[in-house]
Amino acid sequence: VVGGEVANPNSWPWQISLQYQSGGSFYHTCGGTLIRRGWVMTAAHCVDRSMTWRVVLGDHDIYNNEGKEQYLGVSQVYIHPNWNSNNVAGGYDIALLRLSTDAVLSNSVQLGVLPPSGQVLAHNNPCYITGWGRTQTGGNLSAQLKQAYLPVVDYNTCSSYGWWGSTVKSSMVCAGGYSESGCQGDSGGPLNCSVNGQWVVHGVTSFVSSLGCNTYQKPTVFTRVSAYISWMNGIMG
Ligand SMILES: CC(C)C[C@H](NC(=O)C(F)(F)F)C(=O)N[N@@+](C)(CC(=O)Nc1ccc(C(C)C)cc1)Cc1ccccc1
Repeated sequence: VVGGEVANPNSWPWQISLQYQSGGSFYHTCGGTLIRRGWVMTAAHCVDRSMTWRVVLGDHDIYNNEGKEQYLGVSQVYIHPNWNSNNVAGGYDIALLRLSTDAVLSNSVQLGVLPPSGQVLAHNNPCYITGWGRTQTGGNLSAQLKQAYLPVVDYNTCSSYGWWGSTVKSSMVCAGGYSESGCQGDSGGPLNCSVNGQWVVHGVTSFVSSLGCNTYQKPTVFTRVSAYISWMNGIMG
């Protein structure tokens, strides 16, 4: 996350850290959202190579154990069947992870609320991106979870000339595009939007401009969760 601030610990209790094993250690690579006690939603581009994954719940500082973390294995990865890693612009950048054991819910570990199928938010709807991704283009990951205010940019604006043009599809949500943005390592994490006074996870962080994470008029682009509700229900039952 470029800009914004460090979040209050566990104030986004559905945010998870997706980590891969290398040698004897695990490393943060993406964010995700706990959507059922046994299920995590993330980006397809995070899991389209097979690794040994683990999900960390209740985390704040990814480099220190502060006592509220739960470390769970991943028993199955379900990538959207239409995802094409050679065509990120095509959309479908969404995947579900079946956890090896169910999460234990607490003040620090809660389920994210998903939108109703088809819901599209208006321009400037208030949202926050959260994640441990790079804090500057080419910079380092953040040790502590960060948040940044990223208001919705409607499809009409986001797909116009000078913005993302036809790269952005209506199955995506744009947000930000000024000084704050997502960056590498935020992929797969939630776009948390305030709808009728409740936080709703409306986006899965998908891509930013290759020219730089916080590039003017290239808002962070998210998979629009409300376009995939029926697919997810079909998988999770
Ligand atoms: C793996 C790609 C497909 C998605 C990856 N996503 C992220 O980093 C995210 F924003 F989600 F946290 C990304 O943007 N990766 N970049 C490598 C940029 C990138 O690949 N962006 C991109 C943009 C558009 C498209 C398609 C839609 C034309 C593909 C990739 C990050 C970056 C940004 C600035 C400087 C250096 C690196």
